[in-house]
Parts: sequence; C-alpha cells; structure tokens
Amino acid sequence: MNSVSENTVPTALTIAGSDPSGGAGLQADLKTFSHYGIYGMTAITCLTAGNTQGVSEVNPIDPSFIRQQCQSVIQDIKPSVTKTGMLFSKETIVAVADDLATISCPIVVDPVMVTKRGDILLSKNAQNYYIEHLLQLSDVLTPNIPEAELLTKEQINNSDDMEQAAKRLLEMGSKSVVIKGGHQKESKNSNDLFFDGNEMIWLTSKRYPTQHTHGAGDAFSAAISALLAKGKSLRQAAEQAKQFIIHAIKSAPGLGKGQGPINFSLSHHPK
Ligand SMILES: Nc1ncnc2c1ncn2[C@@H]1O[C@H](COP(=O)(O)OP(=O)(O)OP(=O)(O)O)[C@@H](O)[C@H]1O
Ligand SMILES: Cc1ncc(CO)c(N)n1
Repeated sequence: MNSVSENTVPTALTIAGSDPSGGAGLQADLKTFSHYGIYGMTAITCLTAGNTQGVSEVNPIDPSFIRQQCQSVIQDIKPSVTKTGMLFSKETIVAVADDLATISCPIVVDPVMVTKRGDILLSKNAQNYYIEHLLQLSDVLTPNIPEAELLTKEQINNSDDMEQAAKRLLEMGSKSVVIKGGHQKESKNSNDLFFDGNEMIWLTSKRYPTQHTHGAGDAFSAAISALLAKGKSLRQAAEQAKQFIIHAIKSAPGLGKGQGPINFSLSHHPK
C-alpha cells in the first residue's frame, strides 16, 4: 500500500447519509467544512428521500461498499478529523467501527437516531450497537436529548439530568460529550452541555422562535469537527461551534415548506 502523503490543508471525512434537500446529512457537513476552509470528503452510508418536511424513504448502502469508500479515502488523503452521521443499521455501525479503529485522527460521533419531527433515522434497538462499538472510539459524542436518553436509558427532563447523562456517557466510553439541547421546546433557552471528564461547561443561547433548524444538529457537530481539524482544543471547538450555529439559525434563509435549513453562508462569522 502506498503511504498517505501529508496534507497541505486540513481535511475532514464524514461518514453519513445523503439529504437531497441539502440542509442535513452529508450535505450539511460538507457546507460546514467549506465554511471553515476544510477540505471535505464523504463515505455515503445511505440515501434518504427527505426534505424540510420529513424523511419518506431510506435506501441503505451495502456495509462492505461503505468500507470500500472509507478505504479509498483514507489510503489516499489522510483525514485531519472523521465524523459519523446517519449510519441507519446495526451492520453499518459495526462496519464503520472497524474502519474507525484503524484511523489515527480525532473522531466525532453524532449518534443520529431521531429528528425533532420524530423521523426514525436508526433501525430499532441499534442504539446498543453504538454503545458496544462506537462510544469507546469517539473523542466527542454529540447526541441530542432523545439520543442521550436512548443511550443512557435515563429520561432527561432538566439541566441536572443533562449533567448526569453527560457523566454517564463518559463512563460508557466516550472521551467527551456535547449534549445538544434543541429539543427542550418548553424552555426559553437552547443550552448545550460540554463535558470532557474535567470541565463541564454550559454553551448557552436563547431559544429562537423559529422552525428553521433542519440539520442544525449535523452542522453543529460538523463545525466542532472542522474546528478540531484546524487544531482547536475540544473546549474551544465546542464554544466556537455554538456561536456558528446561533448565527446560522438566526439568519436561516426561510427555504422549504417545513423545517427549513439554516444559513451555511456566514461570510461575516469568525472561522
Ligand atoms: N430554536 C433554537 N434556537 C436556538 N438554538 C437552537 C434552536 N434549536 C436548536 N438549536 C441549537 O442547534 C443545535 C442543534 O441542536 P438540536 O438539539 O436541534 O440537534 P439535532 O436534533 O441533532 O438537530 P437535527 O436533527 O435537526 O439536525 C444546538 O446547538 C441547539 O442548541
Ligand atoms: C441524511 C440525514 N442525516 C441526518 C439527518 C438529521 O438531521 C437527516 N435529516 N438526514
């Protein structure tokens, strides 16, 4: 095998599903990487027929072909960071874990399972495969609240519960966690929680009265990934990604008939 040459620019590989409407999934990841000047690469896990109104169909890619895509990339261009998004099936989680175990770069695992609308993006009971195969490989785990509940098997009703869940997810194997707080619809705030086993930090924001947050979770995790690729610390990456997502939600372009995408063209936002 040829050795992988050193990169001239930071790079990021996303192992994720496709959202044809362009606001979520690998499309959100690539747009976010570009915002930060990161060269983005993809291994596609599934094709969704989805848009701002929901996901109507999922067409999974054969796990052996997902591995082939990963290998094509990593044997050629070294990722500075690797992120996982929608994996959809148990078989894909296991296949992707095998590839991640051989990669020497920070790994961001976004355990995509369920959207705010309730679309199921992971087959039933597959969360246990995340626990067995992916948690211990992740440098940063970025669940939303329902995903953190499914992983810890504990309900989250308030910020104390979020703090307990963060501690539990580290005990379960992840090196650090950012729990995304966007699902607390009754709250005035949309606060996320960062914990690396040492520092526990609330990433605070008011909750904007908007439904245009399609793909916000993907973009937030992608921004953390991009900032890690640029050499930021975990804490800096989480804090700066939070500012990015606040601006991207505030200036959403208002596209689509449902939950519209965020704004990926933040020319004035610091990178
Ligand atoms: N209405 C809102 N106002 C401000 N911030 C928000 C709002 N909704 C979500 N966020 C922020 O967006 C980011 C994504 O959080 P969320 O919990 O929605 O993730 P998610 O469910 O994975 O998203 P998705 O599945 O839509 O990609 C977090 O930083 C969260 O705080
Ligand atoms: C492909 C894909 N990945 C992730 C999400 C969650 O935002 C979505 N809606 N679609």
